[in-house]
Amino acid sequence: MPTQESFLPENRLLLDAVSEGIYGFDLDGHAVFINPAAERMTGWQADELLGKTIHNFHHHSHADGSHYPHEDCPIYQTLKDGKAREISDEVFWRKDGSSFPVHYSSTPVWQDGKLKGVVAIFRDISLQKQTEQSLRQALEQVQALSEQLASENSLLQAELEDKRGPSQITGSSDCIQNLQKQIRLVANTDSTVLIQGENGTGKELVARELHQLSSRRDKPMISVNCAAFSASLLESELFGHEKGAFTGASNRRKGRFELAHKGTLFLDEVAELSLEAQSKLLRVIQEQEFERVGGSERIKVDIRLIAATHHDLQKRVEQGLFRMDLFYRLNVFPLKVPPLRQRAGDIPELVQQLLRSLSQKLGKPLAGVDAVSLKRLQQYSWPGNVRELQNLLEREAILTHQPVLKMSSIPGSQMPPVTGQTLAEVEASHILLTLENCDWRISGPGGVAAVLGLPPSTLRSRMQKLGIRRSARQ
Ligand SMILES: Nc1ncnc2c1ncn2[C@@H]1O[C@H](COP(=O)(O)OP(=O)(O)OP(=O)(O)O)[C@@H](O)[C@H]1O
Repeated sequence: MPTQESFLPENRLLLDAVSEGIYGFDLDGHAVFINPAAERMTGWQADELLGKTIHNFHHHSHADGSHYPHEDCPIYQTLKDGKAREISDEVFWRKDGSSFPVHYSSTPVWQDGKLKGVVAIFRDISLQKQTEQSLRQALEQVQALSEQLASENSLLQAELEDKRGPSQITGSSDCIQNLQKQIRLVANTDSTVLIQGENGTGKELVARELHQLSSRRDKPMISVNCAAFSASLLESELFGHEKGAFTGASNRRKGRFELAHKGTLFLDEVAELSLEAQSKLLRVIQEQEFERVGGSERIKVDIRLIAATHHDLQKRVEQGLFRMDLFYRLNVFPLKVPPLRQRAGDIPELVQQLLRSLSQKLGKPLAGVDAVSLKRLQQYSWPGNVRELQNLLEREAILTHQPVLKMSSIPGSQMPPVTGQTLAEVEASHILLTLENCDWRISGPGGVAAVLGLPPSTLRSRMQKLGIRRSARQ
């Protein structure tokens, strides 16, 4: 039997002092030395093991209790091929039958170019494993909580938005009344609605009204702006993703389809969907089922779909930019929101309603706009529709110190001519604009009559005929 001394480090003291367990093996796999730390860790004394195949004492079984033949043991493999190994997912067994997780290395010992044996150095990593385990558990708890919080947050926000009270669609023009009638007809069905209209006409307002009047009003309406996400992000936004589905997906996340379960899903700017996203959406609408990105579980949802766009979707179909089958799926009940220029009669009512909100928002009294401004507001073509009106009023309201706004920045003069006006209306607005520009000076050099190339008396009689009068405040 080779002795310890055959390949024992010269400094025996060192071997005894280290806290790692150390076993030496000869070429037959028999123990040739065992240090005190190894004895302490395993409970096996050196004289019980020396000269024996000690695998059968401290390494006979895997952690699950299944047999671990010594030929499979990395220490024995090092004895065969002379290659060093490092292992940290096994256990060593104590004399009392218990086991502990271990990290060990098996290092070949060479002498004069010949393999003489192997040294195995090991340490008990129970504490490290326990710490890892509790860290993993804590992390899982944090992840579950953060996922739950994210879902609840989305729901709460959606609910908060839904509590904005009764209809805010202001206007008594025929086209708005007709729109309201159609909304009431379709709201309480589960039919998909496609809302079309220019930017700022109130499409989102219509979607909210549909949801509020439906039996789903107690569930959330979840909105997605399809233009706000790249094609790949949109997919995970709509359908959610599993943990690890892509780089950065550190948690499982529910998509908007799942969040809208039992409620309404509002797809704003739907024309902006990529063709790929359109195919996926079509499949979900057909099957009412989908999978999260990176997942295989089929998720069934019950949602009412409302889509909106400022594009002519039919035209986008003809241009090959929008799938025809999806168009028909969405266009079950089409609603058209009219542009503001087609309902100038609603402007006084809208101004009052918008000023009421602004007054609250800015904390100052805002009673209305003066008559001339109102007239000019009604003559403007409003390419940005109600949103533009809202912004213009807000700007004026911030600048003013009076409760009645005298609109200084109506962009009327720079705008293209308003369509659908009579000749008399165009004439009136042109005279009015010139009067404003000339500070209502009718005659004399630089006066309105001179600018318009009319005798002052003719101008006065035109103004009378057209009902143009300077209001008391001017
Ligand atoms: N009829 C209306 N009565 C009162 N406010 C309105 C009306 N229409 C629109 N608004 C207001 O105008 C703003 C723009 O409306 P909304 O966002 O619904 O328009 P949109 O058509 O969805 O716009 P976009 O196409 O840009 O998404 C909102 O603040 C909305 O409250």
